Amino acid sequence: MTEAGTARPLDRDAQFYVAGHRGLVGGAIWRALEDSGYTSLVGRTSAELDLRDRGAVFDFMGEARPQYVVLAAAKVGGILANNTYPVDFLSENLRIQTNVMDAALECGTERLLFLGSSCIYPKLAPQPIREDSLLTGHLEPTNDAYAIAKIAGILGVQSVRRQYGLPWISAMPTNLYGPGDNFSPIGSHVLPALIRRYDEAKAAGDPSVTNWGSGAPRREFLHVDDMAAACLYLLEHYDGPEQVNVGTGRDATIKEIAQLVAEVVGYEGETLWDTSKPDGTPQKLLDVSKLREIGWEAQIGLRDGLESTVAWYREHVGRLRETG
Ligand SMILES: NC(=O)C1=CN([C@@H]2O[C@H](COP(=O)(O)OP(=O)(O)OC[C@H]3O[C@@H](n4cnc5c(N)ncnc54)[C@H](OP(=O)(O)O)[C@@H]3O)[C@@H](O)[C@H]2O)C=CC1
Ligand SMILES: C[C@H]1O[C@H](OP(=O)(O)OP(=O)(O)OC[C@H]2O[C@@H](n3cnc4c(=O)[nH]c(N)nc43)[C@H](O)[C@@H]2O)[C@@H](O)[C@@H](O)C1=O
Repeated sequence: MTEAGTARPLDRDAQFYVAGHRGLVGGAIWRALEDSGYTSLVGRTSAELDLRDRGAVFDFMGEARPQYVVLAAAKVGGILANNTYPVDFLSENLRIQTNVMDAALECGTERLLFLGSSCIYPKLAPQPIREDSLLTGHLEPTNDAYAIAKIAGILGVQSVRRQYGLPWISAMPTNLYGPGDNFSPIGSHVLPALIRRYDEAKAAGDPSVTNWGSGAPRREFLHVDDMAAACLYLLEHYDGPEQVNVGTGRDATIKEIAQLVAEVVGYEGETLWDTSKPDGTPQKLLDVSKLREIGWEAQIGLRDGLESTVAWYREHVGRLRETG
């Protein structure tokens, strides 16, 4: 692995394509770019441009010719969706990322940020998980297909750097949450699922709620506005082949997280656990010392982030984006 350097400053008026700009992460990155004065943002919904369609991607990119690309479009879901539809998670993600990267290469995109996920690391990686744990052990089976697609994406970025010398980079976020999340009861990640479950139980006066698994696994959560800020920071300051972990450096058990969500929502009933549902990997806590060395640290505490996300959920409950 060659040494990382410092990135060249970005041109705020250059064409900047955010793939997945209506998603949780892409939406937050779009807002952060606007707030930072980027003037030429380009986005397409999946209905307007299906990134699995290679010809359509090449046509679009050939016309837009973005100087910068953030690849935040992907088939995304929680533990159950990943475990139930591995073909979709592998095939769609491989196609989306390969099409976008190949087209970006052809149209001369100077900088591209690829978003992976902390599930790329081995199931039993030493905690906190360092970047160099990649490919040192077996993956967690509930999301191995998705993880392999993401690992291929990291290799895609490294290969472009090696073969063409372009300063493309990869970021590996921990579990994310925030406004614009997917609150589908089946397809979502744990935090939006818990917010919805506890809020509905409170409104209905239910005496108990049932969460998935044992509640023992440990997870780390980062607010998506922090994630967007980190992406921008990396694009503006980091130029290296190794993926960079993005997290808070703090984790908690799912039981503790559920307790916190119940408190924030104001639910006072009992919490039960359905152990027929998968736990997934026992702990996923990222080592974020590399990101700190580059100069960035998370700002939004979990309780504050949850309070604002619950407020957002309640305001948008009638018109949620739900998939899976
Ligand atoms: N959420 C999380 O906890 C984590 C997310 N990540 C990564 O961050 C990235 C973004 O995830 P997140 O924002 O949460 O996911 P979302 O599901 O919120 O958003 C995904 C976006 O991808 C777009 N998309 C999906 N399929 C296609 C397609 N075939 N053609 C065009 N666009 C498509 C969707 O577009 P549209 O809305 O128009 O349909 C959507 O905007 C992903 O790479 C994910 O792996 C990593 C770790 C954790
Ligand atoms: C971001 C990451 O997301 C996925 O991995 P995961 O970290 O296991 O994510 P999760 O948020 O779905 O679950 C976290 C924990 O929480 C428990 N849990 C309780 N109750 C609910 C619940 O109601 N829904 C969900 N989803 N989980 C629940 C659940 O049993 C598990 O122990 C990957 O597939 C992969 O795609 C990936 O990269």
